[in-house]
Amino acid sequence: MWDAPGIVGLPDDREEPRVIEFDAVHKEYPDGTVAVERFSLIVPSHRVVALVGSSGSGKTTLLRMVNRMVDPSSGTVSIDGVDVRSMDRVKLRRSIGYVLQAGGLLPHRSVADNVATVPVLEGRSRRQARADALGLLERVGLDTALADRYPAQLSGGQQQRVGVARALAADPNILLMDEPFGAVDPIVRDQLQAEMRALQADIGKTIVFVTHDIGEAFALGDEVVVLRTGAEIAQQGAPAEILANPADDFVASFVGAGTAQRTLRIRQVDGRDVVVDGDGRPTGVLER
Ligand SMILES: Nc1ncnc2c1ncn2[C@@H]1O[C@H](COP(=O)(O)OP(=O)(O)OP(=O)(O)O)[C@@H](O)[C@H]1O
Repeated sequence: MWDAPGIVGLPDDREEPRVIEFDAVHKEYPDGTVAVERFSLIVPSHRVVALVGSSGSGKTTLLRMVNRMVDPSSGTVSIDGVDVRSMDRVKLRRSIGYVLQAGGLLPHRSVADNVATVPVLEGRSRRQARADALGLLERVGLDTALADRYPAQLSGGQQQRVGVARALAADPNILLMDEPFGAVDPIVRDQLQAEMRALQADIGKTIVFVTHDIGEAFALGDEVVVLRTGAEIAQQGAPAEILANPADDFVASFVGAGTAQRTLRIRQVDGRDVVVDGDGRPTGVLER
């Protein structure tokens, strides 16, 4: 839906590709901190790109440039070739899903209302928005009996699911996810990652996923971008490429954070190939 020339939201056409392009973006905050130095990247349509790097490497700054919560000091971010700075900020934000670590939920609104907020702002009737919200809650694995609770009455994992449902409510083509599973325990985190993969196989959004956990980046990213300070790209590629061929010592040490789990060997036990980790602990059996 294109409005006045120059000030536009994203066209409302689900078939459109959704390519995000960062072109030589640079961000210096008013206090002089240079968070991002001349960063360029193309995020292909319908793919998950995971930005991974240690704290302060500029991941959140990059993500927020896409929905204009942060404007670059120089360079451009564009969606399907249109500079986001020519788009209306509010419309742009409503047309892009955003999931945050703490869920980013409104504490004084029920779960259903949290999910339905943007569709109602966009003109959907309350009744329809609530019905859609219940459908979305089911889709992200939540019991709809929780719909009338408040966020504080949910577990961390449940809150994250609501956050994902809320981000999907306006049916955006682009999802920005900032450490969405960072605050939950490792078991729930694995579950959420598996569910996210299944959901993405179905919905095929263009997703930029920020994490400091290389395991999570490998689990979810079609492509992984390893960042150093200043959002300098240390390596970019498919998870298997990065695992097999770390570009340098920095990437190798990042990837090797869980070396014992990553360096697997095969040991013959009773005629079967048992896979053992770097410490010799069995982790599975190889199927032939
Ligand atoms: N509003 C701000 N004003 C000044 N400096 C900022 C601001 N926001 C972020 N920074 C700085 O910019 C750098 C990059 O921050 P950013 O939040 O993008 O990194 P990050 O990789 O997402 O970190 P984390 O994983 O800790 O969230 C950091 O040095 C940070 O302190």
